[in-house]
Amino acid sequence: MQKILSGIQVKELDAQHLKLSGKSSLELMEEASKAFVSWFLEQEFSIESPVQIAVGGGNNGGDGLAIARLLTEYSYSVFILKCFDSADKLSSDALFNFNKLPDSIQVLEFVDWDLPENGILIDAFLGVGLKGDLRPDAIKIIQRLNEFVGTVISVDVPSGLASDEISRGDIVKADFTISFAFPKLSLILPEHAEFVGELVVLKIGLLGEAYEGLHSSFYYLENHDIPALHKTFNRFSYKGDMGKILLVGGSPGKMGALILCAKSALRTGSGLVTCHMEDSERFIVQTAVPEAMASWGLIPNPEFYDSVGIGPGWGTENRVRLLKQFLQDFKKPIVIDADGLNLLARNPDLLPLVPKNSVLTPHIGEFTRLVGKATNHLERLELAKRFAMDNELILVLKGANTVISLPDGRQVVNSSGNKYMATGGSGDVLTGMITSYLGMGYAPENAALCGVFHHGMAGEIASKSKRRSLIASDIIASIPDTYIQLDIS
Ligand SMILES: NC(=O)C1=CN([C@@H]2O[C@H](COP(=O)(O)OP(=O)(O)OC[C@H]3O[C@@H](n4cnc5c(N)ncnc54)[C@H](O)[C@@H]3O)[C@@H](O)[C@H]2O)[C@H](O)CC1
Ligand SMILES: [K+]
Repeated sequence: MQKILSGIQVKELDAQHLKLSGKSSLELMEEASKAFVSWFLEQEFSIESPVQIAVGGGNNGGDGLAIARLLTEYSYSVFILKCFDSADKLSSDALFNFNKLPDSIQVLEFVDWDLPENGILIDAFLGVGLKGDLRPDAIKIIQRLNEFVGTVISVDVPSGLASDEISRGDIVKADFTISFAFPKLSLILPEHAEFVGELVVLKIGLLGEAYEGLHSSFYYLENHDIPALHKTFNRFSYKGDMGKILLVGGSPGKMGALILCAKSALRTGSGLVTCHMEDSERFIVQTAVPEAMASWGLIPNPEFYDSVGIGPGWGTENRVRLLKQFLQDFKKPIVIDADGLNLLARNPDLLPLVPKNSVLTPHIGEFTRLVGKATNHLERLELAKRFAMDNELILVLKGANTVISLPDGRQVVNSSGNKYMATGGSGDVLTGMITSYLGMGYAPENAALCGVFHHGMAGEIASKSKRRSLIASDIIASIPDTYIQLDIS
């Protein structure tokens, strides 16, 4: 998996890459700019819309100048907003691209820019080279850029955003942020969502070896990482091989959570799914999910099952004894979600009973109750890391970029998913998927990574035809497509 480095490490990374590849930093800038332009062309922005590029004095500006040249080759009408004092103040790579600008491109002093009503603004003013607080002239430029009402696309990071910490000052509000190689940590923090807009991370041909020796405990989970995480099954596999799983949840009026969980586990590939619920509700489950079995009354001997998922829609009324009994009887890793997490939060003495490497899947509210308050998401991620390491558990902190904290201290940022998935039942679907992979014999870490990635990818696929109409059942219906698209048997 791709390491997520800090902005400061980018310079070392480039230097290592250049040494290993013999390439020049200019070539790297050209590759970054070409990657940006091919993304830009895929968006099919109208040729009629004027493209203005705010260009700063560093290599972020250099990217902008190279992008300007490349876009004119695709007959876009481009002009430069000069956000630097004079050409002799440009970084050497930026100066090179400044001199290479075709004459057809007009360079406008920023002060002479009369804000057009529409079109596209490419923000190549400041990148990861931002140091300290913004200078006053830069604040004015950013404030002016934020008056623009057309489409704003930031190169690498929205100008004014620090690459690895919470920023409060003036920051460009982008519709898209096109970042290179990996998402700088500040791009995945909810506090910055209004500035980052839709995050796109582009590969720019940086050699993997260039990352050697550059420490980070953050990793980025992308589609090319997934096939290697999956188990393969041969033609002699029978339904038992695909795991016998038990899902404990549901309560009068909240049976949907258990049903979504069961359907999701079946679609993920489980062979034998048993739902455990109050006997009064068993008809609902048996009707809704004929492929699943139902059990009620005493919890069946958990040792009979390969994995257990507990909590969706369970409620918390007189469940503590049941949960405690359960944690004492079942020694294999389990998945605990929703009310299972709320019960743990209220009864911390149960936490040590949770089998090692179990997977907990809180959203931020459940996390706060279980682990504690944080003043911001960076702090929350630190708490999550400590919690996972101290309790030897896998903590899936759900959000726009779900982060999986592992017992060894690594934290994995998921790249799949989108805003449409924030809908009731989406979490129940994830619980079913992770429990299913655990039941198939996946290592708990791989069960969590595959569950989170496929869940997000299924949501993306379903969103193409649903957008804000997306409901949790659509995510389940798209699970098969994730296997096809990733070519997982
Ligand atoms: N490996 C990669 O990811 C590549 C990234 N590229 C691009 O390079 C920039 C980083 O370029 P750098 O020259 O280091 O700095 P910036 O252009 O981001 O900023 C320097 C620029 O900003 C001014 N500045 C700095 N601090 C402040 C401040 N507090 N207030 C006002 N102005 C400030 C400074 O004066 C300079 O003018 C990265 O983001 C990518 O876009 C490479 O092109 C390819 C490889
Ligand atoms: K920028």
